[in-house]
Amino acid sequence: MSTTYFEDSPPLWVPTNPRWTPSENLRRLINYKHGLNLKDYHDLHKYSVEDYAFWLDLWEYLGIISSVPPKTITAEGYIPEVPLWFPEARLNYAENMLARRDDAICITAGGENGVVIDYSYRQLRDMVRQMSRAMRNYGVTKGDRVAAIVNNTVTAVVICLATASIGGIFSSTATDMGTQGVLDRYRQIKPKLVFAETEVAYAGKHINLLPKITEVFRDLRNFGLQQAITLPSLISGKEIVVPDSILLSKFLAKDDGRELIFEQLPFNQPLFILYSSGTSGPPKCIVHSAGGVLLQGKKEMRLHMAMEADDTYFQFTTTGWMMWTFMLTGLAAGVRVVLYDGSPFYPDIRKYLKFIGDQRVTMLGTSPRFLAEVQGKGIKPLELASFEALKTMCVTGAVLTSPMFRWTQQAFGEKVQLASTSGGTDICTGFVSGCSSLPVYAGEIQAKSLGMKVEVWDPSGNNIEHTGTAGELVCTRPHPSLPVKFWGDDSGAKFRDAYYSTYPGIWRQGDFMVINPKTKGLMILGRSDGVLNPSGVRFGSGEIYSVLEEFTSVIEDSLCVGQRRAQDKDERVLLFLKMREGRKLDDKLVREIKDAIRKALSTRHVPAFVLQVEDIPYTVNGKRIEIAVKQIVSGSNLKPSGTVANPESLKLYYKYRDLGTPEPVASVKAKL
Ligand SMILES: CC(=O)CC(=O)O
Repeated sequence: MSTTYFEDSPPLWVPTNPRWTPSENLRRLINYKHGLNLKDYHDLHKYSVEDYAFWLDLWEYLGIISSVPPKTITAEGYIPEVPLWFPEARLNYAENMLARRDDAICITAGGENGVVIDYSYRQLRDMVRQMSRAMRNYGVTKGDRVAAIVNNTVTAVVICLATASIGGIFSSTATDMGTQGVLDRYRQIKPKLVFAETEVAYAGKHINLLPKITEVFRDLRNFGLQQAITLPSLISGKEIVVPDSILLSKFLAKDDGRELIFEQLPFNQPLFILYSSGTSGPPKCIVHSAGGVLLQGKKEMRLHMAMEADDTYFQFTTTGWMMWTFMLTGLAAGVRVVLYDGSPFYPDIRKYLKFIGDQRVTMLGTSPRFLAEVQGKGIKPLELASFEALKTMCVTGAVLTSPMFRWTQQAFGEKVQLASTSGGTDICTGFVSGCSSLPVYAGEIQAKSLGMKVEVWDPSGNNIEHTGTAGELVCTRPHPSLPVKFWGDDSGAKFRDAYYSTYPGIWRQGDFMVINPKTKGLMILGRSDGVLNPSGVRFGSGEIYSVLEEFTSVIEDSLCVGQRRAQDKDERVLLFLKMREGRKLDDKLVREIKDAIRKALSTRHVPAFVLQVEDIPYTVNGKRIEIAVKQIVSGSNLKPSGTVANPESLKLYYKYRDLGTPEPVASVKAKL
């Protein structure tokens, strides 16, 4: 059965000057340099994935700062799938972030408490210098891990860049991560230093972190921790003494006043450790290289999001999501980065939107979940602020469905380019992204990112991208931000198993995707492990969520999973709905939802059961947890990991293992 994923409708947005965009400039430069005749973005992309020389072109175009320039592009790596990039080059990530030394504002720090503070490049550099000197005097050297349990503040940025200046490896978790979640991560990477907040505010509540961090510090002493450092309260500004640790002021007193030194390191020098969001079992510790994060991040900023030195980038993220590390690289592009500490919903989502407008943000990084919340509350952003500076919205974290594209376009203004993006923690960048010289079509991500050889494969490993059929997102060629390795997996066995086992030697991302043969736009339809497969019809949960957007005034959230129990011959689809306050799911609404799905998709997409639940499980990074629920309703028992933001919610799903046979719905039967 074939499904039509694409609307044959005019673009939502077209570039005003498609020939004078950064990617067009790069295309012309490459034509000139190599005597080529690349005609458009698609030709440029083809070149970028066929010739590794592209990465050298990009290095030059982006003005990457290095003490030893690159010569050879790749050499043999520790496993065949992961080459060593630019082996001769020497550089420092932090030096690239702090290239500007003037009084221009590079960071604006705001938050739910309403306090806004600007920091110039000069100030930031001095803060990093002081922190870096103190770290060195506490014995931090190349390769040491520095971990943090911190909010999204300038202090977090300073700790990160100071670590990078020395060649240390930085890893952070948000302060809402539970003790076990923090320990599951930091016991594995054995940090030499740990920085932690002591008191924070979220959604107006004061949160005392002392019990958690005391336990974490005590435990990590058995895993190589040499010094724990506590940060002043983010509520009162007061320093709080915690056993077995020192205050930040005491730590910084070790600054000897000497200059900031940027260690000159190989491109592949580990910079960040991020964590897989597995919802059971210990997280995988994904090590990313300084050069890979820098080159890919700056590419996204400058070429895909078309940001320039006068731009302002606001990304809503905690320090535990890869988007935080991605956002930091904005500094290398010379943009002003706006940090936000706290809940967007407190004291009021309107105030938050107004803050973004008032800051004259030019690139807003947000998620479909946030947009759905704004829509569901009936808020009209343009009535709160003009958003006249806003040029681009980078939307990621989940599928941005077609109705949501339309709503967002109308809600933030027709001149805004909606750059839906997908990639993730595993590559610390995007596989598919925005492009300021191509139109935006509702529901479609504009283009494959430069240098990323993305294809759609069927289960037998055939490339089906030109057929308009959905399949696995694969990346058939290495790129510089492949993880260096998983921490503690020196043979690479776990690493290969995670990405290269389905199609030997080929990276499988785990996303279910389709490409529009006409526009070349891309649609992610959900996680491929969560693909729904009733009666052999494969489709993504995103298709169902897209239909539910008609119902946002009554439905707050939803989760769609397949159920396949030992006793079942076939898989069936369960749709769970969390209703808005005061609303109840009744038979009439169930019928309306099923009808809407049948009409928009097909009879075979209609869920066997539509059920009301109290809560939908999410990861700490705001992603719906489908796989764990699928396993629970299919009969497995799960012990949630620290990655689940609301672990209690998983318990709500055990009772659905015993669902009987669904009522036959007359119209469903008739159409089958
Ligand atoms: C770029 C991304 O893909 C971010 C995410 O969803 O984790």
